[in-house]
Amino acid sequence: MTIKTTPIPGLLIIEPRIFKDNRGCFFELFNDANFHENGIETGFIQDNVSHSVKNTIRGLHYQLAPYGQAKLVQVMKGRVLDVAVDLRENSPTFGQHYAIELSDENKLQFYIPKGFAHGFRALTEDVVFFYKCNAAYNKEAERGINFNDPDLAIDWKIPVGESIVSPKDEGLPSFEEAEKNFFFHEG
Ligand SMILES: Cc1cn([C@H]2C[C@H](O)[C@@H](COP(=O)(O)OP(=O)(O)O[C@H]3O[C@@H](C)C(=O)[C@@H](O)[C@H]3O)O2)c(=O)[nH]c1=O
Repeated sequence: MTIKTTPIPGLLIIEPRIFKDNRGCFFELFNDANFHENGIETGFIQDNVSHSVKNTIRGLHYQLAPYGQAKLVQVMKGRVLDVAVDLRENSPTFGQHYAIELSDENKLQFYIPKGFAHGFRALTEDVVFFYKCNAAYNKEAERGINFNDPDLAIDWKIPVGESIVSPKDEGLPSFEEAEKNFFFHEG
């Protein structure tokens, strides 16, 4: 696999090595040793899958410390615009976000450490999204930031009215409002 850095420290793009032949292709979805060799924290303990209709936006989600989750995210079917927002208060890129297109064609994986909010938009119908987390889901610790917060200025590449969003996500606070509680975030 190839690891590429992004302008936000800790956010990584993982490109698996694809073996193609006349049957199709093969690639390793996750190989713990390769991550450890590159000094990337893993310890994944939960795998999640979501299916989304086109233009669904899920996010922006995170869990409070000590329940923060590093995530390794990828698309098994379709295409998404995936976004991570830096919530690490001591980070030089605090409040900034990075967006990347993930698809079943480019097979890219996005590594999101603890201390980030995460979300994505389904760019195609019936997106199957798969991700690993290194801490369990904790309902009491789950928090979020409104995907449409003008301060974050995330370009979801769709008029807001055309997105499909859960009532929970519609009601999420702005970055500024959520920031009042960021003190419990690990870097
Ligand atoms: C995330 C999660 C949800 N659930 C339940 C709670 C709820 O009843 C139902 C749907 O949950 P949500 O609406 O929060 O699902 P969803 O909006 O897909 O939440 C996910 O969004 C992406 C962007 C992330 O980064 C993930 O960490 C996670 O927060 O599934 C679990 O049982 N385990 C889990 O790990």
